[in-house]
Amino acid sequence: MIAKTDQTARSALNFTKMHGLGNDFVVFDGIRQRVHLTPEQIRALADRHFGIGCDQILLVEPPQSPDCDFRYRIFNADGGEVAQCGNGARCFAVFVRRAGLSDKDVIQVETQSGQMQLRILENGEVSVNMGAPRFSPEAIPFKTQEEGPEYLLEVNHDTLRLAALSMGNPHAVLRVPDVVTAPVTQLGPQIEKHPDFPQRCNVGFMEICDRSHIRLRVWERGAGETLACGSNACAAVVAGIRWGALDQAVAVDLPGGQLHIQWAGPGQAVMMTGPAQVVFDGTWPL
Ligand SMILES: N[C@@H](CCC[C@H](N)C(=O)O)C(=O)O
Repeated sequence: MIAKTDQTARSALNFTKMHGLGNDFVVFDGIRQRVHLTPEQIRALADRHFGIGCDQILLVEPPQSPDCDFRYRIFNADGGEVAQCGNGARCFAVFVRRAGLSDKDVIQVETQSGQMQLRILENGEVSVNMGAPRFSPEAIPFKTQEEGPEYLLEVNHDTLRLAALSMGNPHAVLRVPDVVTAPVTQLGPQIEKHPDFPQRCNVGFMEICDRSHIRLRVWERGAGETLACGSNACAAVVAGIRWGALDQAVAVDLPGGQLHIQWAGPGQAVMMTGPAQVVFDGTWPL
């Protein structure tokens, strides 16, 4: 007789694979099923050869605040929980509507870094109020004596000029002459882990084409180079506006497609608009 395995005793989680401009996610409904993943399980699930493969894992949970519809949790492929993900926010809105968890066009969510509003548009795209950028070195966090629109950072005996700011998560933005040849995979990890960014950072390499159009590649904290990063697109546009090089509405071309970003200036929220796609539904055995 073949010994009975313990398959029946095992549990499994339903998920949806999604992407926002090729920045890809595994999304779990943590309302209808209990989802508790260890950092090891997250790394296994995000692995592109032995797992499902993704840049981030998104988790829908009940809100803690009565003002919100959901709690929006985000985990990088390296297993770490983080406070913000712009492309993920658009996928989150489409996920909760498709799963029948909400019938609203405007969804209020809470994250580790505050509340966000997600608006599903008639054309199926999602517009996200990403909140106001923060520039104080403590908020980013970034080690510097004085706050400024630009900083000098020593990397490998070179001095780099960059912007540092928080979009709820930490970002560095460098201006480059050509995004295609920019040293994203060489400098990205060094800036991500630079000791002046004590919580590490996401690193954007921005080519300014004209006052309303940039090209951007991003080395993401905890995920490596991705095809798009919504929060870094916001950070790049804010940095470019502060440098006097960009207007208030900017089209951002990323390797995975285009985002539209608007920012009216200090104290104002950054608005990000773009698509969100479902790829497939599946079950992950635990
Ligand atoms: N892809 C995201 C950002 C995800 C989190 C980021 N890697 C971090 O560690 O802060 C986006 O679209 O914003």
